[in-house]
Amino acid sequence: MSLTPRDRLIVGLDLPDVASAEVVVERLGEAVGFYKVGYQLAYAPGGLDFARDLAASGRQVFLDLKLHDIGNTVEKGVEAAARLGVSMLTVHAYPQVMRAAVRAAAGSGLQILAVTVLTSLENADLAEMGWDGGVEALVERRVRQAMDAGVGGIVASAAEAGRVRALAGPDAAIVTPGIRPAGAAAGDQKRVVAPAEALRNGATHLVVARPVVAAADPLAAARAILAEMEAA
Ligand SMILES: O=c1ccn([C@@H]2O[C@H](COP(=O)(O)O)[C@@H](O)[C@H]2O)c(=O)[nH]1
Repeated sequence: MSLTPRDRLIVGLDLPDVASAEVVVERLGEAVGFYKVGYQLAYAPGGLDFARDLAASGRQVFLDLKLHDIGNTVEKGVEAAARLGVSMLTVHAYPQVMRAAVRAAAGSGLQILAVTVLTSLENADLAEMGWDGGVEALVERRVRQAMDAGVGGIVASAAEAGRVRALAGPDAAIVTPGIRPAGAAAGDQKRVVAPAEALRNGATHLVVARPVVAAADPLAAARAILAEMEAA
């Protein structure tokens, strides 16, 4: 089944509280059907209840908690997340973590995504962390390990999407944050790609938070991104 731009655009609800998130979801209406809930909203009072209710309302929800812990804790966390009815959950792309998450999600319908190299990092940041091989090599290594672990999708910059597809095979979701329409501020993102180029590179889903939720008119901002995706 081919996905429409609406299916592929994931708006990140990086907002301080549930009331603000409800306003944005209301304003975006039918234009957007897929939302990401990350640290800021998930850890706000009622944040996970909001994620569960959003999923129950028929929207798709990507819970971006980037789990990284001992296997038992990851398994229990994934089982609890699956009970919220969300569609996607992130873990860091460490083999033991990914295997535990995949085990726990089996049969639940929850798709586990492996975060390879954060889009806020570039080669110099990785060197500071002790990895001198550069972003591309680390993304490739982690994609291979992610596929061995059996995850359903990969999180990477759309700049690497072509290489990710070649390594991950035809079925993996390639979920790409760091999306910036022309003229939008990069902020702390370092590996940014425009919406149309991200799709051309092979991304299956585009994650966009600040360019939509911090816009004066979030609906107009989302529509402009969807139009660019349509034209890709
Ligand atoms: O590598 C990653 C993984 C996750 N993110 C998350 O995506 C959004 C992007 O927000 P913008 O405002 O569009 O920059 C944010 O919630 C991150 O936690 C990422 O950026 N990079």
